[in-house]
Formats: sequence, structure tokens, C-alpha cells
Amino acid sequence: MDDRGLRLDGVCAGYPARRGHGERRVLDGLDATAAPGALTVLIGPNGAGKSTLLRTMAGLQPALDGRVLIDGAAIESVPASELARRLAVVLTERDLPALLTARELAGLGRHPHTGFTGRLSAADGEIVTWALEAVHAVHLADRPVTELSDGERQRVLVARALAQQPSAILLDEPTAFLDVTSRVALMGLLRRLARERGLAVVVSTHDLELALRVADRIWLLAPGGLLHAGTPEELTARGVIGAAFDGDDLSFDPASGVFVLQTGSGGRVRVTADDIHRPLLERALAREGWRTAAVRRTGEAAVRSARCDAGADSGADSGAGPGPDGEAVELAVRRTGNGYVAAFDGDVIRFATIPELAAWSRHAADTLRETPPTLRPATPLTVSGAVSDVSTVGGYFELGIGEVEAGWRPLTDLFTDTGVLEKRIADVAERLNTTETRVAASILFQGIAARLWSPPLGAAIAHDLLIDLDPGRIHWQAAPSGPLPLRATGLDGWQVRDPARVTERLHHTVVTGLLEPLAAAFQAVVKIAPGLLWGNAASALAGTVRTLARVRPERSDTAVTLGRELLDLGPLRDTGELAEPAPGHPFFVRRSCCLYYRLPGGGKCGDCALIAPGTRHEQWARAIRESQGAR
Ligand SMILES: Nc1ncnc2c1ncn2[C@@H]1O[C@H](COP(=O)(O)OP(=O)(O)OP(=O)(O)O)[C@@H](O)[C@H]1O
Repeated sequence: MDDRGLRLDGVCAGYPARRGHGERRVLDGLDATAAPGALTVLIGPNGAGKSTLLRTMAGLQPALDGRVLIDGAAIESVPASELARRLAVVLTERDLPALLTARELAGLGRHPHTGFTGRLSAADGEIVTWALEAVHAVHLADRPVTELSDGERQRVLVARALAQQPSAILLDEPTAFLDVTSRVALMGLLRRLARERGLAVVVSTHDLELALRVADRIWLLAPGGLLHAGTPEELTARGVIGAAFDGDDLSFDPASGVFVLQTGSGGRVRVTADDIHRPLLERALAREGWRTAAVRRTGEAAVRSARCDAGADSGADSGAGPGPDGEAVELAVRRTGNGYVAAFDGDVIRFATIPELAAWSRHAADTLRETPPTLRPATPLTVSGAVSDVSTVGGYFELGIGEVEAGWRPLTDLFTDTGVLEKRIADVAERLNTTETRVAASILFQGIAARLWSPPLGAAIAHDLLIDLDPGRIHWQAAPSGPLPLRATGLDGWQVRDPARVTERLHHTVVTGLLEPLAAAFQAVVKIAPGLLWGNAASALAGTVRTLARVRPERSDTAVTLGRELLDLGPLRDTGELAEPAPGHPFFVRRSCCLYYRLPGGGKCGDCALIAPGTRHEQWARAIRESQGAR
């Protein structure tokens, strides 16, 4: 067995009984080895016994029980002069002899090796120079140690330890008074020395995050006098780091290896951002009381699986713990190309900077404490899974998610760029072989309306998911015929918990956010009655409801109820009636004319109010028979 290094063999460290005080056993039954060539970092909360253990290991106070071994020999059996050569100790010394230079202080490390006079030989001098070089302190050699900075002095104290040419070094909080750069540099130096010189180095620190980054092994002194030894990763995975240090305000995040503020009462947040932006956002939001939600699975596998089980996945944010792709959240924050988007309680709010977002999030946290939101942001995987499932219903339901290449334009172009809209109308007129711009505009408007109703209605009915068709992030592409191709660059979504809010939100998203500006744009380029356009929008809604009732018969009641509620709001009110001649087979009877009959060979549209009731019933019966045959 390799005896080298420092070994604790059933060590009990503490303080013997004194007058009026009983024996104080701070740590008991410790078994661990600090191997040569390795940096062992001793961590533990205040009062855990780090200094007590280091002093016991250094032989400065006796173990109450058990033995400390150095290279296989019990330290109390090693003569003091020999121990001084084998073991160097750097304690927290701030009061150093005023007159010593850095070289003289480092030279003290040679004393166990010098003769009776204590004079340094030329060889000793070379070793001192080597030690100063090793800690990059040669340039400080002639400076009085009292004039050195804390970091410089610590390096010289390490040089003194090295000059001793020991096989092990013990250091008690050498980084305590150092700035971040010097702390990292000193720990890096100790690890390098351990590796290059084969030294067993044991160092205590309160800098946990640094310890977890640099240590070869951690000795964690946990409350109750236990010592957990292992690599940083082993101890993190075993959960002992969090158990020892988590407090009311701070908790250890095993994934990132850092401690996070745990104000926590605001709610849970999911942050989607690349690189450094994610931790920055999480930290800024943590200060305002938001706790980062646990993410269970990430990466391609999760995307694939979310797609596969999208149908069964709609309960992912049920709030009963982490779902397939994460814990339920009340707030979702995403970084976009030019800022940040927060999704909260069914709203999507944009911010240019983190401070603006953070300030808003404080109020959101207050709101949350008073009234829990009824709409919770769904995870991006749940949203993309539902959208891709709904896309399979048919062309009008297709919505791609991802980056857009050349040729895709924001939906807002259709609202604001009259030239673009005129061109689209002219294309439709040409394709339908009509010279009547009004007729082409009517048909185009109805087609776009159907396109805008289908994905969000499909997601709501088939997946209990509200999606936010933000016109700034939805892009369309010119296509000669068929439904307008649509693509979303990032899509927010909410799990529906309160069905009463679905209608209101869908109305807000589709009618207020999309169809109203679209109708205004149409009216700016074509002389067309608003009643006609809203009749078309209603007809498009009814067509979407009819398709969904057919492909999701088990949700047909929900689809019809939602359709009727939507038809009762804003400009859709009084556009017509959603009849249901047979359960699950809704039909729309509209009040205004869509002008379809003016197309060459057009005839009447299926919703036309002018169809005689008898004929209408025949048509319905035929349509129902056809759809049953098709199923
Ligand atoms: N001379 C002493 N006599 C009795 N008890 C002591 C003595 N010195 C320290 N202690 C006690 O031993 C326990 C461990 O103290 P120690 O200083 O070793 O802890 P530590 O982990 O180094 O703490 P810190 O992180 O605060 O420096 C504490 O409860 C402390 O009060």
C-alpha cells in the first residue's frame, strides 16, 4: 500500500477538558487521505472545524483520538526536526516581523535544514530563489514583507513553505484576504505545485465555487462533525454540498456549481438564452425573487421525444413536478436578437435591457404573490410539439418553427406595406381569372384569416395550449397558390388551466393582434365593406372549427363552444350563426356576402345566407355523409 501523503486514521479532533470545561470533540472518527500530487481542499461552514483539523494534522494540537500519519508514520512519533522538514504549515499570519524582506521570510523555510547557526548556505540560497520563482515573487525579494499586498505576502508565505522542501503542505485559508484574480492564481499555483512536485497539499477555504473548480479532492466538513471526501463532482452528485451550505437565502445549484440567491417567493422562471446571457438573466431575476425552474431533459433527445409524445404531452406543465421537459413555471423569459421577451399570465412583454426586464419582473412577482396567474407559460418543447402535431391536420394548420431564410417576410408587412398587399391581391385576381379586385381581395382575406385561425385554434382545442402568434415573429412567404406558408421564429405558449380565458386570449391574439390590422390594410387598398371582411373572418373561423370537430371528434363540443364564443366578440358579432345540425358537425350561416358568386363559375359559397333552407339542409346532410365516409 502507498503510504505517502497525509492520512487521517479514526481522528477525533477537538479540545481536551480544561478547568470548568469538558472535553470538546469537534470532529470524530475521520478517515481520509490527502494523496501526494493532489490538491485537497477543505471546506465547511463556519465553526465546522477546518482550523481545528489543520492544526491537528500539523501536530500543533494533539488528536483526541486516532492518528494523523505522514508518509505512513504517526506525526507524534516523528521527531520535531524531521516533521519540520516533511510538513510545511501556512497559517493565517498577518503579523509578520517588520524588518524581514520577502527573501528573508522565504529563507525561514530553510531553517529545519540549516545547522545550529541557522545560516543559509549558497545551496540554501538557491533553493530560496527557486521557491520565490515558483510563486512568481522574485521581483519582491528585497521588499519588506510588511509593505507587501495581501496577495504578494501569501505568495511569499507559500515560498517559505516550498523552501522547506516538504512532502506535504497545510494552508489555512490562504485566500481569505485576496481579490478574485489573486485567489484563483494562488489556488492554481497550489495545484500546479502539488502536481509538479508530487506534494500533498491540503488547503482550507470559504470560497466554495473556486474549491469546486480547482480541487482534485474535496474534504467537506459537514455539520455534525462528519467528513465527506471525494471529487467535487462526486460530492455534488451526492447532494452533500447543498445539504451542508444551503440556507434560507442561498442554495447550491448542482448544474452550474454556483450558489444562487433564494429569495424564491416570486415564482418560478424559465430562461431561454445562449451563452453568458442565461446565467446573467437568471441572476438578475433571482434578485427580484424568481427561482429558476428545474429542467429535466435537454438536447436533441428531448426535442425528439417531445415531438413524439406531443399528443400526450399537454400536461407537461401540470405543476406536479418536472414534466418531460421541465418544471412548471409562472414566467418564461427569452433572449431575442434585439432584447428580451417575457411571457407572463398570457401576456408577452418586450424589453430592450436586463434592468428594464428586472424592474418589471419585481412587479410581476408582487402580482403573483397576490393572485396566481391562470395561464402558465408552456415550455418551448411543449409548444413546438403541439404546433408540429397540429400542422399535420392540413395545409391551413401548418406552422413551421425556426429561423427564416431569404424570401420570408414578417406578417406585419402585410399590414403596413400597401404595395405588398396590392401585389398579393393582383396575384389572386390573376389566378382566379377575375378583373374584380374586390372579389380577389375578399377571397384573399378569407384565406389569410383561415390561415391565422387554424394553428392557434388547433393548439387550443387539441392540446389545451394557447400560442401567441406575434405578427413580428410570424413570417410568410409568397406562394403561387394554396395556404399562405407561415413560419414562427420563436413561439410563446401557455398551458390552459382556465377555459374561460381561452376565448378572450384567442380573440386578443387573432382578432385584435392580426385580423383587425389586416382588415384595415385591405380597406386602405380596396374599397370593401367591413361587414364583408368580418363575415369572411367568421366564415374562416367556422371552417377551422368544422375541421377540428372532424379530426378531433372527442373535442368537437369544445371546438363548437369556443367557435360560438369567439363569434360573439368584437367585430365578429352578428356576422352569422354557427349551427350544428348533427352533433360534431357545425355549419356556418353567414349574413354578409363574400362575393364568391362573382367569380367565373363561382356559384354560392357553402356558408351563403342566400341558400334556401331546404337546399342548405340537403347540403349539410351530404357534407356530413361525406365526412363520415372520409373518416
Ligand atoms: N481553543 C478552543 N477551545 C475550545 N473550542 C474551540 C477552540 N478553538 C475553536 N473552538 C471551537 O471548535 C469549533 C471549530 O472551530 P474552528 O475554528 O476549527 O472552525 P472553522 O471551521 O475553522 O471555522 P471558521 O470557518 O469560522 O474559521 C468551533 O465551535 C469553535 O468554537
